[in-house]
Amino acid sequence: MPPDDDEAEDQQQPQPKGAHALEGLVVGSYCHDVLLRGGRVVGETLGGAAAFVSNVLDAASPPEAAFCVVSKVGADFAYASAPAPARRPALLCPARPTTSFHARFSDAAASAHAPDRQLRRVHACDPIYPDDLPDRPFAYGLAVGVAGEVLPETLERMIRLCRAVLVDAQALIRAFDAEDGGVRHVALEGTPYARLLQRVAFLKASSEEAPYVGVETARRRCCVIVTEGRDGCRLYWDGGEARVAPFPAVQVDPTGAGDSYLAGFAAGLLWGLSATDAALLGNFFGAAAVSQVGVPTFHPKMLQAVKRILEDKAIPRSSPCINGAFFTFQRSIMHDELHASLEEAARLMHDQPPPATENGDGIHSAQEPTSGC
Ligand SMILES: Nc1ncnc2c1ncn2[C@@H]1O[C@H](COP(=O)(O)OP(=O)(O)OP(=O)(O)O)[C@@H](O)[C@H]1O
Ligand SMILES: O[C@H]1[C@H](O)[C@@H](O)[C@H](O)[C@@H](O)[C@H]1O
Repeated sequence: MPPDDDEAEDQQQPQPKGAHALEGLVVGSYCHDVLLRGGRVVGETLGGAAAFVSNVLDAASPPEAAFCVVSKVGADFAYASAPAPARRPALLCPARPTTSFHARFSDAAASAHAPDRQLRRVHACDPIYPDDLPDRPFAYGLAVGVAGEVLPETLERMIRLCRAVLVDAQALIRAFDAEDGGVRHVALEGTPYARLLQRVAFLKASSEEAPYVGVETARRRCCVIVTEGRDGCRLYWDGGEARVAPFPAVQVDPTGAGDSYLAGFAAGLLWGLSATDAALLGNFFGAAAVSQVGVPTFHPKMLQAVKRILEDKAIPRSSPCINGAFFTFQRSIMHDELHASLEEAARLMHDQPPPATENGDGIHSAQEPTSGC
């Protein structure tokens, strides 16, 4: 198919050079997450895919890979003075409250693919408009909205600015009940985002979202990743697919698993891994996310071990690999070895207990809202 005018323009875009040749653009708002069980509040945490994503990119990107976050919050934002990731300043919308979700957990033992929580959007901050994005080229972009804030025209602008865009399906297919904010999904094909898919590099969906994405149609336009909770994930591209094994985890809070997965995956690409190998890093950080409440804290020894593994295993990054033209999808010959080394590193996570307080509900309060609200 010949490129349309927009695509031709994209292909002529100047390549970022110098220290920030691997700079990324993360678009999606921070939010307040309230966790409920049996009608009782059992945790209040910083949320929003952008928060989980920046946490993992900070931890796992190659040293030369910087990124910036475009996020919106209201004057009530409770984590403005929290340490990373929210220290990356959000755009303040004084007239609107911070986006906020109530997540109601059921007591029933969740199967790997059953919805583990009922989500309700309680407040929505302003959308992120195309003009809110910095006007410069980026090596890659992550569209990680939670409440419909990444507008179609904003995604389109990301595609123009970034050499490769990775999208979380939750940014595209969520709809919100007008009465109670209940979150449901709509078919991607019926949304204005569908026509942009062929200019997206990777689209990630959870197994709950996958039927709304339409994997068989979408994989002809971009690589589709379906995350399967404790079973790991599968990648589908035009002409092939792969299953990628998970890492063991004791799940205390599933929130942010998909976000942490996507950032781990992007970091893997930045280190020069193939998509199927990078998915191991996605699974690794997804597993790390579910073992803590809210945005997880990683043990420094674990991170050192992960970086050593990546320095050792990843191919030299003389030219940025995160570039639509140069993705390789297949697993490499060192895939199993990489999994074994990361599994070893994951054990270091438990060298000392994470900074969380057990509250008897299987959900731990790792982060209290800080002052500054
Ligand atoms: N219980 C678990 N044990 C090990 N790994 C897990 C577990 N849950 C999630 N993961 C990892 O995290 C990835 C993403 O999880 P999942 O498929 O549940 O995403 P999600 O439903 O989008 O999460 P969320 O919406 O809560 O952010 C999985 O592919 C897997 O690698
Ligand atoms: O903080 C969480 C997280 O970002 C999840 O990925 C998203 O599904 C929820 O809506 C949000 O509250």
